[in-house]
Amino acid sequence: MNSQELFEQIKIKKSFLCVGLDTDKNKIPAHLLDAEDPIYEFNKAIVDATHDLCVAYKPNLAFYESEGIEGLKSLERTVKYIRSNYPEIFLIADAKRGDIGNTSKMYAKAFFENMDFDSVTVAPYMGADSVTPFLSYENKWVILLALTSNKGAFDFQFMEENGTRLFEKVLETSKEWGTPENMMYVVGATKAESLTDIRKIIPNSFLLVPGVGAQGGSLSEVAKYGLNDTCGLLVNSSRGIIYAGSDEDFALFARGEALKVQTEMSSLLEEKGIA
Ligand SMILES: O=C(O)c1cc(=O)[nH]c(=O)n1[C@@H]1O[C@H](COP(=O)(O)O)[C@@H](O)[C@H]1O
Repeated sequence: MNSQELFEQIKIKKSFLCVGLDTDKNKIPAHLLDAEDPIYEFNKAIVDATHDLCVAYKPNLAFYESEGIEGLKSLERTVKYIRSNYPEIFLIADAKRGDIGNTSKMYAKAFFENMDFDSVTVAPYMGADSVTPFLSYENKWVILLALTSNKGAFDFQFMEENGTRLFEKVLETSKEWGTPENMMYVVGATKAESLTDIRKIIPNSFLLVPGVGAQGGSLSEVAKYGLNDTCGLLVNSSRGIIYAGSDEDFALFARGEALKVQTEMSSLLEEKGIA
């Protein structure tokens, strides 16, 4: 999916919501545990209940890898289900990968060929040759960690050299590796005050913004400082949506939470004259 198609979906659905499928077997409703593949059944119900309210889904690989081979099979089933039933959805593999070029090439194969994701999150610590192997795929995206939502962001990401903070250096350097058509960036919703400075460096790039909902980030603050003329944001919420309910009607509760976020997004887009 290219940025124009993604923007079309945002306008059609009046939403820039990404639902995180961080599916933890210890948190899913008990009645699902008897199913052959509880994680897949949970994901399928969440997707069926929210697909018209969001433009993207973001399974975090940790929740699938922690279940071993069976977890990866659940992930594969989930991706196949979304691809065949909701082909307009943008799929993010939240894997935070990055290694020497020869290895990153295999990570790219795993997520772009084996499992047909649109994008994969990548950590920039190992530099250009750990990222560029992902950029050789047509219509596939790197989503590079830049300013993260966690408290640990303050350990390194704000370190300054000649007035430039490290996260700014990552943006300035990495934007030369690709284009706004194949590189997005992660900016945490809890760092919304930095979005003005970030937009000065990457005005046209899409940002994946986690940290709304369970982490307490503000959607309105993110929109105020981060929206651009083609929206430019995919705001993620995982736990706040998928675990809104805990009984047989969990999917209904998830839909309710997703609708709340989408309704706010619709008015933010309208206020900005975008959709
Ligand atoms: O790469 C990410 O998606 C990510 C980056 C970041 O800075 N902060 C962050 O929370 N995430 C992920 O976004 C999701 C947030 O989950 P919730 O806090 O439940 O909405 C998790 O899968 C995190 O791993």
